[in-house]
Amino acid sequence: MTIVIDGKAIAASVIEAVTVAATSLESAGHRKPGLAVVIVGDDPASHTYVGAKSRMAKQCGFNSIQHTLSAGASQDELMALVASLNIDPDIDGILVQLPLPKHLDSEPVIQSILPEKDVDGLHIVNAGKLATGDLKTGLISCTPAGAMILVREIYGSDLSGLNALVIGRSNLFGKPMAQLLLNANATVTIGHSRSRDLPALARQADILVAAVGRPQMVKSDWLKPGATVIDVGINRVDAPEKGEGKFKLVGDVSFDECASVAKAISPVPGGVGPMTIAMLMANTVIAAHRRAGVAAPSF
Ligand SMILES: NC(=O)C1=CN([C@@H]2O[C@H](COP(=O)(O)OP(=O)(O)OC[C@H]3O[C@@H](n4cnc5c(N)ncnc54)[C@H](OP(=O)(O)O)[C@@H]3O)[C@@H](O)[C@H]2O)C=CC1
Ligand SMILES: Nc1nc(=O)c2c([nH]1)NC[C@@H]1CN(c3ccc(C(=O)N[C@@H](CCC(=O)O)C(=O)O)cc3)C=[N+]21
Repeated sequence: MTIVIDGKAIAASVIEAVTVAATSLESAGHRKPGLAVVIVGDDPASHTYVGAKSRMAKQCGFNSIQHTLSAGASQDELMALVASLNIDPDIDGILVQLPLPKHLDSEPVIQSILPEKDVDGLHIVNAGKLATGDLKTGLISCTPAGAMILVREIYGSDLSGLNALVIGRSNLFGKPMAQLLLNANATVTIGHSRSRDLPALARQADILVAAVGRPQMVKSDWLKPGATVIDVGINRVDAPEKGEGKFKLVGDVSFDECASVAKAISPVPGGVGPMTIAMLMANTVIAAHRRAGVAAPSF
């Protein structure tokens, strides 16, 4: 029987632990963890995610603040907002929703966030700590951290002897995911658009992680029988069967055909997505503990 990894349930248990940690911090006389989410422009999908993040932050007992800048906001305006959040004593975590509108450069914005408030784990200090094997004092990018918890459900925390393929090499996901797998002793390959024969690389993989942004790209004949498949892709595709103009979410993996070959597979929706939001809350409560000088929980 194939295991369908229930990201929603696992995320709920992370959220429960985060809520307990936030409550105990507050009852020890510290203020609530504070999360600021910054969004620029009016992309509907981004607003949906940001809304979900703000709601979840409130549910965890955080002080949750959303800053919405207009689509025409300037680089200086955005940098000034981040600078004010950096010195705001009520804010432990800052997340700038990506992608930004085309006229804005995300890199200087991300690098201007204080590393200890960078709950997305994208600052070079946090990326560098992960790359050098320090998983304890920095903040780790939410989606790979969440995907790793799903892998742990299947294999535990030691991946010695297992081959892993990560398809995608972004700073937001592919690179940090590869670092986490490597740190857990997997033998890691990173595939991307210039890789020669991805299906052949995939057939070697005990753990296959797909983060490309191409609907249902990974087919069942790519899989090593018994592999664990983590589908990170979030693709909106038309779903005329649901009515005119309707869409549905699919991953980067052809779920139905792969489910019959894999040992375990994470679905979309209900897999990695809910874990991303849960790990954002986890990073925020960790950052709040560190700022308060209290030993931080781990997840
Ligand atoms: N569930 C969640 O919480 C999250 C989901 N996502 C989803 O994950 C996916 C990837 O996100 P992200 O990493 O930000 O995306 P990017 O667009 O930054 O990166 C995509 C990667 O896929 C590679 N790629 C593109 N086309 C191919 C191809 N035909 N064959 C092999 N590799 C290819 C690119 O290669 P190259 O570098 O050569 O261009 C690149 O490395 C998206 O669907 C996104 O929506 C992202 C973040 C969070
Ligand atoms: N700075 C930054 N950090 C991010 O982490 C970040 C970002 N920008 N920009 C966009 C991507 C995408 N992302 C998702 C988060 C949750 C779901 C999620 O909860 N998905 C649900 C479905 C939600 C729905 O139905 O629309 C699921 O997969 O079950 C998906 C995608 C975070 N991202």
